[in-house]
Amino acid sequence: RIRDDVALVPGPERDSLLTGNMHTLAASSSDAAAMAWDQVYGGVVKLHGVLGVSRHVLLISDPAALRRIFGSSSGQWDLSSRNLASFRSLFGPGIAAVEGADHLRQRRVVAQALTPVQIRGMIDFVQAASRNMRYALQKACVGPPIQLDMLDWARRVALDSLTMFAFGVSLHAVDEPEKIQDLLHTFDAMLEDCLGKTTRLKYFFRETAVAGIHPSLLGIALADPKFFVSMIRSSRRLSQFGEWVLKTREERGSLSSENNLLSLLERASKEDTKYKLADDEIRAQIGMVLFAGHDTVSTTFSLFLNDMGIYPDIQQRLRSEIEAKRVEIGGEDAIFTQEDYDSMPYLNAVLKESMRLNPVLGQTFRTNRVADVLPLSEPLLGLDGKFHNQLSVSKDTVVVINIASSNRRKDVWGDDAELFNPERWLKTEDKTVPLEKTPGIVYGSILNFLAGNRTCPGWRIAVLELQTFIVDVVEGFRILPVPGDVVVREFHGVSIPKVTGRPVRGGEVPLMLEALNI
Ligand code: HEM
Repeated sequence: RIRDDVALVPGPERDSLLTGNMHTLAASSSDAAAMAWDQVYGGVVKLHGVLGVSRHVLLISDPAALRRIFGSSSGQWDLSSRNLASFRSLFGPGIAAVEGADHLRQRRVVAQALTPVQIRGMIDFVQAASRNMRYALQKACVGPPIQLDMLDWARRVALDSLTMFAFGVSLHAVDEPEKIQDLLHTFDAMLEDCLGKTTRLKYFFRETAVAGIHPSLLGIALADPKFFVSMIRSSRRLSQFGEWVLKTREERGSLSSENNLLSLLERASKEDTKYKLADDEIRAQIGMVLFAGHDTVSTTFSLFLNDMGIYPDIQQRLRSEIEAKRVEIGGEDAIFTQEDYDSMPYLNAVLKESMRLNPVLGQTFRTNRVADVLPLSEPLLGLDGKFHNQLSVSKDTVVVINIASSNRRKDVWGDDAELFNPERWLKTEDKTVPLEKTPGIVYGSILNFLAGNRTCPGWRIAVLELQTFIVDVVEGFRILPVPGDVVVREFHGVSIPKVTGRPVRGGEVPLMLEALNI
């Protein structure tokens, strides 16, 4: 019999017989429950799982354990087969819905289409969308500061940017918002009705349904009809969007020379190598990339702007850096290059700091396909009264990667880990962000893009989009908070920003904007 140490790990009492601690985890705002348990129990916490789905769940921010999970041979720790199956029913057999050799093959093709060289060819699309947002905002901001929902603006610019660099089609979401409402409602339905925050009973039915424990589809439909209907409608709407993209491109013809993600995938797949995608796999990437690359960017961007409203001095210092850069590169009509964005230390410091404290995905799940031993970065005092330097875990252990707490660990970030302090990224000596202590990640030691076999393949283009949108808005507008509005992240698989006490479907980030005379 394989040793299993999970029962020895300390953690909270269960909150409910049906949902253990899992509903509390999903229902708390801004990952508060996960961070509070991490504070009390440390980097590995034993939670009680949903009845019938998993007895225990480990909540982990410990860097050594995470390094092991992310560094294990491909697929040993991965999304559960059930999770993959529900992605498959929503999106088709795209990258986030497959595992093992299929996943490796798809990742290789997708990664080849998103290298720094390929991204260089996509910057024009990103900047065109961003410029358009800036003009439209200038028209909206005549006179004294006016209140705008910057999540809505962020969603529209991110949609225009993504559909152009990924598929070569334009939605005109900034100019004609009414035309994309139903697409935005599809995202809202997927996040609000199918994932994360809901009532305890519905959460129980949903989780047991996804885990395949439920006796019948009729049972789910009766227990949570909204979940059921939204899943079917969303999947249909995403596949319609895919059809529209393919038809629009076909009508335009001459795609071979285009430099967008979809054309690059198609080209790579025509070459007869073992790393090619079948037609249905290419088709499935459309809905998947649309979902993975849209709300993630817009939420991150709108929460960044919210931070600028909270910290006016930081906002002004960032604006001064942008203005100085503009003078350096030739003034009003000059266009920033990727090197220009990358060579602005304060822009990148503030962006990383805002992302560190506002991860759009604060937690994600993993399950192991074979038994494993997780090393720990500090000894854990087990319920057996002994110290443990590692934990043996049997096959099918469920783990929550505690991204929010990983981004705030004092042993990694220092005693001021909870504070918004962009200066930490500017230090050259006595670095507060020692890479060797973190779980091996792509962007400045923060875990927002995750690590390991499912590291976000879009992270480079996401950073470029964020840099571009930020420069345009912070240079052109003064950003002020709306008095009394406190924005939090509600967990729906990914975060939806909402104002405390005002649960608007789809979320909102209200801010005051004033156009600057430049
Ligand atoms: C700030 C923006 C973004 C953040 C924070 C982000 C974060 C993440 C994270 C954490 C994952 C792993 C999820 C998991 O397996 O549990 C992921 C996966 C993924 N992301 Fe992103 N992402 C962002 C933008 C983008 C963009 C712009 C694209 C598309 C160009 C993209 C495409 C993908 C895809 C296709 C996957 C699935 C990868 C796989 O399963 O192997 N993401 N992203």
